[in-house]
Amino acid sequence: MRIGGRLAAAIEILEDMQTRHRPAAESLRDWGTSHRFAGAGDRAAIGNIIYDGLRHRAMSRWRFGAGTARADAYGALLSGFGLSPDDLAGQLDGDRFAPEPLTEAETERWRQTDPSVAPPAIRANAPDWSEFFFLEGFGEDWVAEATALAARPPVDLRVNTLKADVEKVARALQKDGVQQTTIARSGLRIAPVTGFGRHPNVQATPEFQKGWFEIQDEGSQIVADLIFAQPKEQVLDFCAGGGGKTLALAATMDNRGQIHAYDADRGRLAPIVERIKRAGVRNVQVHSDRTTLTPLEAKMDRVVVDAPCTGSGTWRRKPDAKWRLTEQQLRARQAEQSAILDDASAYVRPGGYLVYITCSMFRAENEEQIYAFGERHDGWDLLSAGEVWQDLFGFDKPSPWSEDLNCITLTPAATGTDGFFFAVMQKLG
Ligand SMILES: C[S@@+](CC[C@H](N)C(=O)[O-])C[C@H]1O[C@@H](n2cnc3c(N)ncnc32)[C@H](O)[C@@H]1O
Repeated sequence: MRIGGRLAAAIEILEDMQTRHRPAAESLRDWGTSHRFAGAGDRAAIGNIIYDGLRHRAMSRWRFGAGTARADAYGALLSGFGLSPDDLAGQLDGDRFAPEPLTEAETERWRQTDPSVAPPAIRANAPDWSEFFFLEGFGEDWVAEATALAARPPVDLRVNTLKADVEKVARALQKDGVQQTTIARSGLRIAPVTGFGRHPNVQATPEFQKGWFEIQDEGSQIVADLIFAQPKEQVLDFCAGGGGKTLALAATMDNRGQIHAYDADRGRLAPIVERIKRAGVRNVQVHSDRTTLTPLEAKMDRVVVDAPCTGSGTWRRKPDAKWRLTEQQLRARQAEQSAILDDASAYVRPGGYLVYITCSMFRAENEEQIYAFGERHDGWDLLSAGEVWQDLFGFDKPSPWSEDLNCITLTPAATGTDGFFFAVMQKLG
């Protein structure tokens, strides 16, 4: 397919998403099923237009003065791919599969609008309602922080130190352009692609099949490291999901001690069994029934709450989620988070630790949850995650946001990772 056919397909899929309120991956998959002639390269290229269209949606729609899929898709090629209107017109010329070309009025409007004078939420490519929540955490830096969430993400790998080391995996994947991550100690990174580029499918490699590495954002690797779980400890991963943090913890604990992996949703927990096997993990016990946790009450050295959240820290990877999210959903997540923190705290032994993690960049889901927990419960000390950071990663690496060295927030702009929040409290006793 040439660029015109790819652009037309992207517009069709973006329209489907808009009218049927569907996630990008679902609309893209259905389009692939009904257009079997399109190869993997074409589907990836169409995906790039769609995802860039969603990343830059607010600015594209503002510049074209139209809330349409066409504005999103053309905006992707002009902002995300960096083509000029003339370049683009030249590439579409004579392509019978191309959509209607930009009119003179559209091209003129695009040229005349100055992105630097757009309202803050437009420059940030963020929903209007989110401005208040970003401002609470980042003050006048909020536009820069939200703008970094509209960039293309890298692919990060966590080397599974139970089976391999960084050098070994880096050698095996040399042709895929892996580089050591800046902060995470066992991480490798494949840089974001440009234009119609496609990341290599590293999950199809024999090294992945052998369990030498996992796909895991560098921020997720860092927070798993900050949990500071020690060999021989008893750890409860209370929101284990598919086990991303669980597997990282097993590696830092060197397969010793015991990790109890629980999630309220059996479906989300299901893949963990296969992943544990592939990674050579031997110290994880999976719990899909909360009642089996009763004997663990007040016994755990560490309890990890990787809480359900808005996921605003992952908007680089899931830009459709950014436009689906509402303030009401954020409020619903907050209620769940405080209930889960209360429930999970019951498993911490006196002197043990309660760790709270989100992949949100909103203070309302982060510091505010920690301070509210402190108001509801006596006998807990908020510890300095910033000091643990300095011990683990030193002083010469990019630093996370922190008001007082206690709670810390990683962000694409500050640490080059997805957005993650991390805090740890100790139960007195
Ligand atoms: C951010 S995800 C966890 C991701 C996972 N820890 C990882 O690293 O891959 C949050 C998880 O919390 C789970 N969850 C939601 N409500 C819960 C509850 N009341 N108790 C335990 N888990 C819950 C969800 O099913 C979801 O899998």
